[in-house]
Amino acid sequence: MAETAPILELRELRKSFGALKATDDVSLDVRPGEIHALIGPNGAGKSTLIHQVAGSLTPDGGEIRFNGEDISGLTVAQRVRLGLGRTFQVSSVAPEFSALRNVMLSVQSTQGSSFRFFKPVMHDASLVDAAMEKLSLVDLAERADVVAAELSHGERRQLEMAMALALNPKLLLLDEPMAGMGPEGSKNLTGFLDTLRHEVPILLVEHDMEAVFSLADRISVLVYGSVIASGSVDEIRTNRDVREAYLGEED
Ligand SMILES: Nc1ncnc2c1ncn2[C@@H]1O[C@H](COP(=O)(O)OP(=O)(O)OP(=O)(O)O)[C@@H](O)[C@H]1O
Repeated sequence: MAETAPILELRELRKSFGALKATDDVSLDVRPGEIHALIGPNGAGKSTLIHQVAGSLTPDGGEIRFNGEDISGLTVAQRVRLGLGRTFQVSSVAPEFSALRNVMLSVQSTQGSSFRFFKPVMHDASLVDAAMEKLSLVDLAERADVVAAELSHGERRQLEMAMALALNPKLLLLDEPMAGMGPEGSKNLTGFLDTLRHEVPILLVEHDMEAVFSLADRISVLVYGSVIASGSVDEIRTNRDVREAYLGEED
């Protein structure tokens, strides 16, 4: 059977900060239907890599291919329009608006027709429906009318996810989505991501190993900017280099 073409492919990506090689010849890919997790110790270069894929940081060399196209020279906005989605660590939520309105603004931004400005946003049934669908997906429909500033930390992360999904991404970059979620929130989000992968493949940076091991189809381990191992959960769990360099487990 022919291999499915990757949706995202990094080829020999490089980025240095002075003498520090934060991304050292990294090649990896994400295929349709999968969660590819990127793990590694603090300072290994995970966020630096995500920023280069998203377009907020320019690589020194190498290639970023998305859907078969080299996107290395595109801006963040151009990449978003092509379907590269992400949730931001710095929140893009407007705190004074309701959860529903925040998602509606995301939906609206995909439609790009100026005549909509003449129609009050909250009365546009198609926008409301589309936004409610995304809020339901992330299990936040019951909180639709709550002002974003009053949502809990976990709920705000769910809202950010709904806003990212409203842009109809073909791939999601998730940088530590479990951070600050608490056990219940992490469990819910894990369940959600587990089903989401079939619609949207995910490149996942996450420190929560329980979540990574239960979700990832493949894992790449980054240490000092280099991928030291890449494979299935079992392959990574039993890889001697990984255990020594990162997991620090007994035996
Ligand atoms: N703008 C920058 N200027 C200089 N050095 C930087 C910059 N951004 C990151 N670094 C350095 O690059 C290395 C990789 O950092 P990065 O934040 O990508 O690691 P990380 O794996 O995401 O870490 P963490 O798990 O703690 O979030 C670190 O040594 C960091 O100090």
